[in-house]
Amino acid sequence: MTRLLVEHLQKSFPAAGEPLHVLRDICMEVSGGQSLAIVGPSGSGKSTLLQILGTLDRPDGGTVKVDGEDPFLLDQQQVAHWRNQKVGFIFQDHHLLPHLSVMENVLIPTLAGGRANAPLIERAKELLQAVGLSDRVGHLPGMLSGGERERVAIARALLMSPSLILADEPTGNLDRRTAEAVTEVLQSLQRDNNAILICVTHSETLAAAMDQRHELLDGKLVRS
Ligand SMILES: Nc1ncnc2c1ncn2[C@@H]1O[C@H](COP(=O)(O)OP(=O)(O)OP(=O)(O)O)[C@@H](O)[C@H]1O
Repeated sequence: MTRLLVEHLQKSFPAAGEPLHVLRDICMEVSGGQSLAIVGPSGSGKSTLLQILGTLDRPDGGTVKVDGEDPFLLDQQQVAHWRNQKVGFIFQDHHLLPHLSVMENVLIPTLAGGRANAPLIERAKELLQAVGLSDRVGHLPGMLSGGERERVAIARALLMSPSLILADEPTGNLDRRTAEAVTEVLQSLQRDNNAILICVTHSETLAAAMDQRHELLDGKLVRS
C-alpha cells in the first residue's frame, strides 16, 4: 500500500530583511486510501506545502518519501517521470488547455511519454464516464460549466492512476451543491484507486469530508 512520510520539512523564501520561514517543521504520515485536508490562514504556506509534495518546488530541509523513495534525490529527468507516474494535480482554476477537447485534455499526461495507447484512451473514457461527462468528450473547456471543468481536471489527474492526488482548492469556485458533487466524485475515485488524497482548502465542508483535518499554523501541521 502507498505510504507518504514527511519528516521535518522546511521551506523559506527570501524577503526584504529576514527570510520568510513558511514551513518550519512539517511532519505527516498518510497511507493509501486515506484523505487529508490541510486548512489554515491565507499565506500560512498550504500551497507551498502542496507544491513541495508534488515536487514542483524543493524543500530547504527535511524529507518526503513516497513508498520509501525520496523524489528529491532523483535527477531532473527521473523526477519528471516520477511526478508523471505518481502524482495527480488538481488546481482550483483547473489549468485546462482551451483549444483542446475534453478528451484531449484528459490525455495530456500521456504527452510526456508520447504514448496515448489504447488502454489509456480506454481509461480516459472510463474516467470521463465516472465523472459524468461521457457526452462532453468533444467539447472545448469554454463550452463547459465550472463544475464540469473541475471534473475534467479530476479525470485528467487520475489518468495515470497516481498514488498521490494533490488538490489545491478543488471546489473553491463552485456553488455548494456542485462542490459537494465534485467532492463526492473525487473521493470515490480516490478510494477506488486506493490513492492518498490531500486537499488544501478554506472550505469547512470539503475539510469535513476528508478522513483527517490538519491545520497549518506557524509553519507546523496540527491535527485538528
Ligand atoms: N516563490 C515565492 N517567493 C517568495 N515568497 C513566496 C513564494 N511563494 C509563496 N511565497 C510566500 O509564502 C507564503 C505562503 O504562501 P502560500 O501560497 O503557500 O500560502 P497559502 O496558505 O496557500 O495561502 P492562500 O490560502 O491565500 O492560498 C506567502 O506569504 C507568500 O507570499
